[in-house]
Amino acid sequence: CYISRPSSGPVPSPCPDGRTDSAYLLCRCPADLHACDSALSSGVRGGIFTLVFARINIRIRNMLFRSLLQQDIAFFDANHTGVRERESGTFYWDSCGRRLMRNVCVPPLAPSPHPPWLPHRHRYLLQNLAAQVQDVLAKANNLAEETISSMKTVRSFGTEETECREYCRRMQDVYTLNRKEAMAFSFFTCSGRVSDVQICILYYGGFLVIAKHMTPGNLISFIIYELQLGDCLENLGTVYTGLMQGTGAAEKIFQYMDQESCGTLNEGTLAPDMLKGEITFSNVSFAYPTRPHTQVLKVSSIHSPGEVTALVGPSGSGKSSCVHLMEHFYSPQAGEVLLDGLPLPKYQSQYLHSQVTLVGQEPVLFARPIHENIAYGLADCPVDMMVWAAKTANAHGFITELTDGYGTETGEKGAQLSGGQKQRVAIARALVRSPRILLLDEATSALDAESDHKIQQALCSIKENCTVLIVAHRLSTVKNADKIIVLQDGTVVEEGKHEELMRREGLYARLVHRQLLDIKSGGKRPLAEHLHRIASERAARSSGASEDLGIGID
Ligand SMILES: Nc1ncnc2c1ncn2[C@@H]1O[C@H](COP(=O)(O)OP(=O)(O)OP(=O)(O)O)[C@@H](O)[C@H]1O
Repeated sequence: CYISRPSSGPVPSPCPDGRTDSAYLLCRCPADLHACDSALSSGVRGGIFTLVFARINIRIRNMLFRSLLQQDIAFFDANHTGVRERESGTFYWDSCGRRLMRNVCVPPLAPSPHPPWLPHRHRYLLQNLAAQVQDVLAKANNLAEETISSMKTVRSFGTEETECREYCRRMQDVYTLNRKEAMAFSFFTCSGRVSDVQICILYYGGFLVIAKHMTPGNLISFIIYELQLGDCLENLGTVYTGLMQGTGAAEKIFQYMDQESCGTLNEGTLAPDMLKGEITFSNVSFAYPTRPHTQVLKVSSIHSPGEVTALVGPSGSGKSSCVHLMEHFYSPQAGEVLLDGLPLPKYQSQYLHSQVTLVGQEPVLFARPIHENIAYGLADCPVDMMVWAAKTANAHGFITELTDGYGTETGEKGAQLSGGQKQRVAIARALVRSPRILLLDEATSALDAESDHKIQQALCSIKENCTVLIVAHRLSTVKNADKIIVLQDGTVVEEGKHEELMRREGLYARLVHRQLLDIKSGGKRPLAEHLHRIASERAARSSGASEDLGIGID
């Protein structure tokens, strides 16, 4: 517009050379036409950009979430949950993308004002800084999430202040990096300004005006044009900086999206109508991916032929690890886990998990009504089926006593239910799917003896159609199992029925005797021993001060 406008005098009318381009039209009615065009185009542009970037944003988030859900369980062992913070990298793309699109539309008339080495160095620096910020932020976020979701533990240990200090420390780390980012940003933006170019234009333009090679009007028009162009270039600099920040943040996102699962997501195709429910461990050797050098299981054969099998053993002996392998959360380094004689990876993933259902040590309920928790993941679950599952899990009674019955909200992670109630809802959730194999990993540990007994009886009634594998410490839970497998340090040391194992007087018999002894002493024996030890230590330290203070073992 400025260039095509005559340098002085009124705008000729009509257009002398018959042009009707927008530049000339703008010269004719600069105020209203320009405003009209500008408002219209920026409105359309804003609308289109909003739509385009909302779509990109949603697409990236969907892809990221999908790829996260397809990762192996080992991935979640190794990575913190600060992913959401990292995900925010998409916002950089959003805002920078808009500005980039807006500013690249100016004609590239001026040479780049940046020294050639600068963009590369900056790109590296900014990407690096942004990636560091995302990592540190993720750590801070992780701490906040962990603390808030474990508020009872934090309160009971009185560690609120410690946690706050730790969070502040992590946020301080974020701030330190932010400061570096801000300095890099300022430096880059400042170095991108075109002040040197403006001085040259003024100097050379002035020279041309004095020499009458150019009119003052033309020079001013050119300077105004150049200012506008400079603005756009400056914006491009800002966009470039933002893009580099976004690239650093997006690196993690694309890394997650590109990450292939290590094979625990089944690509098999088997989905037979009938399963016998036989699980076999054949020469399995297993270490967790996060601790590849610590062998957790070395099992030459575990055979669970159906009915009820119990896995027992001291803490850390590998019982839950067996369950994890049966659910195909992890793959063994050597050997195979077979279902009905075929390796687990040969089965279709959805099929496998609909047939093999797990109730874990600390079952997690979702912040939804009870009926949605029971029917979790089932598109169409008949009410009578849900009630049957709840009755079998001995949950129907307490659910119907709640004011809203099956519609009662359970709160975040089931916080509005007791530990035992949560476990019973979780068992109902597993039963409602009519699994062929039910894995109960300490699934009734929070229940009183009577509730546990009722569930055991109910499980006996369904064992015709379902293989049940129980991991438990409580004698009453395992004693009636058709087969008991005893693990120690990741290997099977005994196998058989309760009476058989008791006669053998091995590890199982020792565990049972110890438990019976504890029951006789009402669970007080270990506590009394512990208190006695503490009192003796104190007495030794303060040479009789405990007597003065009246501290006694009783
Ligand atoms: N996700 C994991 N990553 C690394 N090591 C693990 C993981 N889970 C368990 N382990 C280790 O594997 C070993 C066996 O653990 P596992 O949970 O199978 O024992 P367990 O017999 O079920 O114990 P408990 O009776 O206390 O539940 C332990 O030494 C434990 O530290």
